[in-house]
Amino acid sequence: MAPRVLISDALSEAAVAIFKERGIEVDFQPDLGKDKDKLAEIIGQFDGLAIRSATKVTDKILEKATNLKVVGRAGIGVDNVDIPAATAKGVIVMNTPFGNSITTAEHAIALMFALARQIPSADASTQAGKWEKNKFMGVEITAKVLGIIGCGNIGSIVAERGVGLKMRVIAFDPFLTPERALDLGVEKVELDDLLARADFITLHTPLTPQTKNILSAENLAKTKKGVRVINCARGGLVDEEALRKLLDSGHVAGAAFDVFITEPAKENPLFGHPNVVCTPHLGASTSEAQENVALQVAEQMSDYLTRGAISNAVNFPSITAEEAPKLKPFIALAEKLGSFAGQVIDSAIKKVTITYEGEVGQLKIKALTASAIAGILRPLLADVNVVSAPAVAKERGIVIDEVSRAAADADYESLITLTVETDKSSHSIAGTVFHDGKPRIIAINDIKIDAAVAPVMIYVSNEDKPGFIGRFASLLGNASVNIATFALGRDREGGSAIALVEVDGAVPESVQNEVKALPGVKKVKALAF
Ligand SMILES: NC(=O)c1ccc[n+]([C@@H]2O[C@H](COP(=O)([O-])OP(=O)(O)OC[C@H]3O[C@@H](n4cnc5c(N)ncnc54)[C@H](O)[C@@H]3O)[C@@H](O)[C@H]2O)c1
Ligand SMILES: O=C(O)CC[C@@H](O)C(=O)O
Repeated sequence: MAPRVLISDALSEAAVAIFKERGIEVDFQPDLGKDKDKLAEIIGQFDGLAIRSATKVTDKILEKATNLKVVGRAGIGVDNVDIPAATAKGVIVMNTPFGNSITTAEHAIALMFALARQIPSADASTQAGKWEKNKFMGVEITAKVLGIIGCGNIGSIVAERGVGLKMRVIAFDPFLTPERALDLGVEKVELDDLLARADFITLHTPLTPQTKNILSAENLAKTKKGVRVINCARGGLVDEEALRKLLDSGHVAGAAFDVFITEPAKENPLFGHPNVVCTPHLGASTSEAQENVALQVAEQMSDYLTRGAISNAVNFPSITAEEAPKLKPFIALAEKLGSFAGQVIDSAIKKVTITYEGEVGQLKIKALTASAIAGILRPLLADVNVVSAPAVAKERGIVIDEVSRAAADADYESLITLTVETDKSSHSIAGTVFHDGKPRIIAINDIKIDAAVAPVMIYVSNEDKPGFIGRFASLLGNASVNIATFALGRDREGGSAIALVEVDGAVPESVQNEVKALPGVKKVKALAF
């Protein structure tokens, strides 16, 4: 029987043609994504689901998706798909990482001009017959400072356009290497510097726990008077209530938003302010971008459904059916080691060395390396996948070194060690897979430890001094954070120590700060796997 694909959002017709050409039955219902009950009712009939942003692929939808093998997102952000739930069900989730980048960057630039010259209000006034020539005094953008938060695919294109418009472009992005910044003609700065200097601030990061509310009330208060803010990335990056207050007080001169905390945005704190320009998540809406992403997603989904080939999957590496069972536990290990490193580093990565010792070195280590790199980059980049991770790393000037050698430690049949060098420091983490098939962390920065990887953990490095463990455990206990497992290690008595603790719930930031303030503590990181 031919595979069946449901298109539940407004994709270009080009996708329908590709699916049909490839022998796939297509049901194209462009408005279905807005009706979650109807979607839940029929999803069980389909092998593939092609979407944009209106369809929310929740765990409830996935529960009903008894035949679903692949979700294809015609676009970049997959935040409308419950990836862990899809992965748990073995559903591949693919995106099209570059197809709408130029279009979205152009929308940000369009919004910047709309703000600088108040074009929407001037248009409405003129068409109402008011001819209010003195009301709409604009600002030039030439020689103004454009502050870019997140200088990845889209941010870089905005940067190039900004430079072309004779603006002074500064960027805050912990992942931007000085070399890449130089290439783009951008000054790499810290966030506070950007806030203090920018005349226009434009956001181009994914929405992650680190970027959520990056323009909080506190950070917005650090901006220059007269700043204009543009958000074409994701709702939730900016505190909308706080921004409204600063617009009302006149501190912020304008805001242009394409994305909102709640979408569809039927009401919003920003609405109704004369210096606010809004569009309904139109960043990717050009015929060129929509054609690109629709063609690409249909090709990728067809390849998977008809030939089993996987590309641009955000939750699975490209491997064949024979290799899969042997590789799977080591893929999980490599990804977890990478994720640990990605969560603890806080400056630009220069080099990653992955050493495979023992039996694991005989496997297809490219897939393992890709998983490790994806794990490192995922806390920082929008939906990087195992296929694109090595290329993304290379494009960012990160050197990847793979070493494969015989087992050096007789205790382990297989050992993977990941060493990440940043422009400020070097971190290493080693792990293995035990007979239960589960990943174990066995060393951090050459200090031996033995810890299973759990969904929520807290990592502490400290001086090995009496009293620390008691104080640390009490702080967690007093905050009602239950400790599930507690692993400790040290290099020598009185030297450097580490703790890797599995906890039963999120560790509030206030508690992390209290731990940081304990005597002898060097680093504290809440980790999510
Ligand atoms: N409005 C739209 O229709 C539309 C269209 C396309 C993409 N988007 C959104 O735009 C965003 C960016 O897309 P992209 O393709 O450029 O992604 P990308 O992964 O190429 O770039 C994201 C950049 O953000 C940086 N970053 C991550 N965490 C950061 C932090 N804490 N502080 C500063 N920088 C940080 C990363 O280092 C990276 O360079 C995504 O959220 C995407 O979904 C919106
Ligand atoms: O599909 C759209 O219109 C929006 C896409 C955009 O948010 C993305 O992340 O690619």
